Amino acid sequence: MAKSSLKSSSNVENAKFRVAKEAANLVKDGMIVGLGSGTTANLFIDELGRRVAEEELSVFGIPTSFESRMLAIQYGIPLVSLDEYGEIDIAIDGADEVDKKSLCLIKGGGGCHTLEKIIDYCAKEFVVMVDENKIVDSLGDKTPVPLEVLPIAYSTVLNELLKRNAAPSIRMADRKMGPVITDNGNMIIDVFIDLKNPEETEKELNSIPGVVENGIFTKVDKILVGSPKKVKILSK
Ligand SMILES: O=C[C@H](O)[C@H](O)[C@H](O)COP(=O)(O)O
Repeated sequence: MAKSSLKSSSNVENAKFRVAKEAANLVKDGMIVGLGSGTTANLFIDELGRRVAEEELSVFGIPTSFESRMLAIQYGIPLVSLDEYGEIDIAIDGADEVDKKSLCLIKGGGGCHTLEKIIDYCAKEFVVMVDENKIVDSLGDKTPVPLEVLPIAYSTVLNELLKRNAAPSIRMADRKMGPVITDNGNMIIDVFIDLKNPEETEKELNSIPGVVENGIFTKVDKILVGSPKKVKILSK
């Protein structure tokens, strides 16, 4: 790896670490906390676990993926389910892209967006952590929107997307033959689609039969943007 890319990847790691630490400090004693998924959320769960162990912080977590559940167990964060606690105090999660103006997001780079949206949207406060490289001028130009799709419907969903002038592709697995299968047993279709009106497209994509959930997130309360030296807060 060239020297400059080594430096920039360590800057990104520093920014993620800083933002995850700041997010963990938003959690107060007694809170029910939605635990996001992804590499930034993993750092947050790690830091929250440290606070639980060292500061005797008393919280209950609700994980958004198999991975966040495993990490929370490893770090000693007690877990509860949505059945027991339908009201979450705060949900803290990462994102793949953040639109500078609307603060809408694309999530689901790790295929976890369905459970994330259920949990993030029902929290009293939904906080997102990103490093500054994820802030974009035009949402969805570089990152496709992931759709979680029932396996039986993948071909009809592909056809519906093509009718909408979108560019869909099935997400294929790296170390397994065939498609990526989500924690819920479904497939992922990644689609480049016009995102001039993210709220409308979020609803429109979910109206296609067989689509379980899409990775456009339009209801966000606060975004913590990390750079190696500081954290900036964006809110509507
Ligand atoms: O499915 C994955 C999630 O939506 C992640 O929150 C998102 O992909 C960001 O992950 P990372 O913090 O690893 O960039």
